[in-house]
Amino acid sequence: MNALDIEQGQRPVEPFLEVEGLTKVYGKQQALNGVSFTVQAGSSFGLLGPNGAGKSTTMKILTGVIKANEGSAKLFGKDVSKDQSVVSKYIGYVPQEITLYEQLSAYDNLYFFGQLYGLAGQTLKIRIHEVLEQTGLSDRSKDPVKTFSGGMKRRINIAAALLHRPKLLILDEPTVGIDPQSRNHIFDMIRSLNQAGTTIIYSTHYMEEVEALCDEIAIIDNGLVKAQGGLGELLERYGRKAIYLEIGGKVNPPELTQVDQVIKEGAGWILETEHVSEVMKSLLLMASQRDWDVKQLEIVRPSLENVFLTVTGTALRD
Ligand SMILES: Nc1ncnc2c1ncn2[C@@H]1O[C@H](COP(=O)(O)OP(=O)(O)OP(=O)(O)O)[C@@H](O)[C@H]1O
Repeated sequence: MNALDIEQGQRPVEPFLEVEGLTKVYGKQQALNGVSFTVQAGSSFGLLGPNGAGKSTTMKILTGVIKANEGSAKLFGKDVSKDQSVVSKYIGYVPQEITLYEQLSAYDNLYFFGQLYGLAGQTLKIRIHEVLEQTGLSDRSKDPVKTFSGGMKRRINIAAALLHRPKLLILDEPTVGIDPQSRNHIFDMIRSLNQAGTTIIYSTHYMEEVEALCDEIAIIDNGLVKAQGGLGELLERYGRKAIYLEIGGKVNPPELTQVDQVIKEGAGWILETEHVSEVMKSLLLMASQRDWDVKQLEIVRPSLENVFLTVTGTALRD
């Protein structure tokens, strides 16, 4: 707390979840190299990274499934590896692999998982009814899970993680391999849970998912968080500022001192610059003076894709 806070009687905002320097080695494989990030209460936090970046390992550590070699994860200031009750009380975890009893009905699966969370009797029955409503599967509650599509199984999986009303819901790539209808349903569910106050951590390798769902994004690669911020902040800080120019005929790319780099792309060039409007003016002038046959001249909008490229040095491909 600084002097100003004390003077004004304000309390500093404590992070809801604070992850500091997590490392994890599996045999000879270094999966995490010092993962750090913070999550504020009520946010919808996206962990974006390619396959093998360390997302699942991070989530397993947060939920106490495995232990880190070094570092800590603190929820409400309590270390999750030392206080398992914090995890079981406040966290709902939807792992990457769907874990359900195929022969049992959706209702019976939820009954089983509810008991694991310490719920029983009428309270459990009411909660099962509520989470089935939330996931849109009330009418299938008596059917065995083996008759469900992948997307429906995933929804039951999420329902199970919601039974004890967690304050933090952690979802590990929940839309991989599911149908668009279930995907939209899951998105709507996550949005309404978040609006009702549940903090979300959502891992994915799909950029459009974090763009659609998350107000805070951490980019993870090679077991390290390379950048964290809101989408606007990341675009501003790391997004490529550039102009795309395509000229008909055999013309060399224009040389302008304010252009940092010229990259061939398609039939034209990407001109990277911090001075977009000045460079645009110069290009328009050159176009008329040199009588260019301009096919395309436009500002390149910064995207999460080029943020990823700037931050990690590689493209994030599906
Ligand atoms: N049980 C394990 N034994 C050995 N290596 C593992 C194990 N689990 C993960 N790894 C390795 O650790 C690294 C990080 O894996 P992790 O599953 O955390 O990444 P991820 O970002 O979740 O990717 P994915 O989407 O493919 O699951 C990878 O190189 C992976 O092969």
